[in-house]
Amino acid sequence: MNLHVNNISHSYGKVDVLKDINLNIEEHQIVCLVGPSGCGKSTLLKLIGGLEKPSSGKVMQLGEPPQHSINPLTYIFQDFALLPWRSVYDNISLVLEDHGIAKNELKHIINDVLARTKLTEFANAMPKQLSGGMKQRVAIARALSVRPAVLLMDEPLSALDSQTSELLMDDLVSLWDREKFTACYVTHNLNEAVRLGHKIVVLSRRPGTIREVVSIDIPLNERKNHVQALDQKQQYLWNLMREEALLADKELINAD
Ligand SMILES: Nc1ncnc2c1ncn2[C@@H]1O[C@H](COP(=O)(O)OP(=O)(O)OP(=O)(O)O)[C@@H](O)[C@H]1O
Repeated sequence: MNLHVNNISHSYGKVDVLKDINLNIEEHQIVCLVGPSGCGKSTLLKLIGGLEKPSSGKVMQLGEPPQHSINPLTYIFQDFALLPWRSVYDNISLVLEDHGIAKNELKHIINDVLARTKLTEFANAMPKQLSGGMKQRVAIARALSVRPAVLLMDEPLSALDSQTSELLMDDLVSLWDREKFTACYVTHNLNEAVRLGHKIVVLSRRPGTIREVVSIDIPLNERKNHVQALDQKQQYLWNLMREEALLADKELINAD
C-alpha cells in the first residue's frame, strides 16, 4: 500500500503549522521527515496516521494493506508506551487480543516477532527489567505483530543513548532487509535520516513546507560501508536546514 499526501495544510487555531504538503510514501520505502524544531514534523505524522484531520487536503491510501493487517497505520513512539504490569509477551498480545485470532495463531505471531527482534529469551521479562533499547525493541515487535501497511515512527530513538541508538538502527536495517516494511520516520537526527531513509523530506520553518526531498540510493544494509557518501548527504541536509534551525531556535528562546 502506498500513501499519498495530497496538498495538506494544517492550522491549530491561528497558528499555521503546515502548508501545501504533497508527498508520496511508497511501499517498502522508509521516508524520513526532518526540519527545524516546531516545523510540524509530528503534526504531519499525526495527519498521515489519521490521529488528526487536516484543515485542508487529504491523505490517500493507494492499494491494499498487507493480508491480515490488523492495524494498517501503526505508531511507534519515543517513550515506548509499554504497560508496566504486563510481560514482554503480554504487551505484544495486548494489541492482538479481541481480533478473533485463534490461540495457536496468536502464539505463532508473537513468537515470530519476538524472534525477528531477538527478544525470544525475554518473553517473560517485565518492562522494568529491560534497558531503554530493549523496551524500544519490544515496541517495535508489538508494532510489527499487527502487520502494518505503514509504520509511523516519531523520534523512536531519541530517548536512547547514542550506542543504543546505533544498535537499534542496525536492528531496524536487518528487520527491513528480512521483511521489507514501509515507514514514515520523524527525526531531528540527520545521522539517523541518512542511515535509514530511502527518501528524506526536508521541511522549512513553520508553517512547514517541503523544501526538498533528498533520495539516497545506497542499499540500507550497505550504508555503513559508505561513510563518506553519507557524511556528504548529511552535510547537504544540514546546509539546507542550518539557517532555519538557528531561526527556529531563536524563536523558542524568545517565546520563553
Ligand atoms: N495539539 C496542538 N495544539 C496546538 N498547537 C499545537 C498542537 N500540536 C502542535 N502544536 C504546535 O504546532 C507546531 C508544530 O508542532 P510539531 O510538534 O508538529 O513540530 P515538530 O517539528 O515535530 O517539533 P519538534 O522538532 O520540536 O518535535 C508547534 O508550534 C506546536 O507548538
